Amino acid sequence: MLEVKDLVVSYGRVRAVKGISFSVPQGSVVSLLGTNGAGKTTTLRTVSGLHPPESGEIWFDGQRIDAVPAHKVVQMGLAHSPEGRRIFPRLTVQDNLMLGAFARRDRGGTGKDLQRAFELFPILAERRHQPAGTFSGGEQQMLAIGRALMSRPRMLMLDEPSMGLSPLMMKRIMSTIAELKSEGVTILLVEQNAHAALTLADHGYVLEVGLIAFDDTGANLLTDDRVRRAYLGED
Ligand SMILES: Nc1ncnc2c1ncn2[C@@H]1O[C@H](COP(=O)(O)OP(=O)(O)OP(=O)(O)O)[C@@H](O)[C@H]1O
Repeated sequence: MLEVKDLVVSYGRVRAVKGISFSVPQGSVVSLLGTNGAGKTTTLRTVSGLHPPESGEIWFDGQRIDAVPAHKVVQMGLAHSPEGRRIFPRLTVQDNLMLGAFARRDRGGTGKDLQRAFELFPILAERRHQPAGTFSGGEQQMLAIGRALMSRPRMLMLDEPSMGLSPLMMKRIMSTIAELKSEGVTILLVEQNAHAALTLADHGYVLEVGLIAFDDTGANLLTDDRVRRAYLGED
């Protein structure tokens, strides 16, 4: 569903992504792992159309999207729940969710999806009229994921969904990801919690300073010595 070929991304003279290739098959969960600064967020932002690539190709569902603006990418069915949540603090929870639906063509389905976001995360329903800025970090994370789902994506990219979450919240987010997968949503997951990310992933790629160092199935990476030492804190 997503195919990235020889992607190079720079910020001025700093080359953050140095020629990576990976693919995300339809209906799968693929995880990108990597230490801080490896280029994970840059990769997601570039795929979303938020940052232009220097070179390389990005294909989504058979169409080349590396020069497509971000709002069109959402319209095509590829949504992004960004790192650091980036909700609108002064707007209500419900208005934040509705903003996620801005690019939809089938406005009629919006009410149904709002209900679905409320079912996935009941706290969003309870506090729908409250300013989103009053939410805790974990609650804002749920709101960011709920908002991305409001565009009714066929593919969802999640950047560090567990950041700052309690273990319980973390479990909830991970089971939501599994639930979305079972509904047929394709998922690209960037996650520091390697254990959770690899348990869910059909396939994982390990990024090191802008390059893919190695990749394998989630199950194989969980028992890979390099991953165990560097990402799971095991000897
Ligand atoms: N706006 C920017 N301007 C300049 N350099 C940037 C910018 N954003 C990121 N970088 C640099 O690009 C590299 C990759 O950063 P990126 O945020 O993609 O990494 P990451 O793997 O997501 O890291 P983390 O896990 O810490 O979020 C880093 O060296 C970072 O300092």
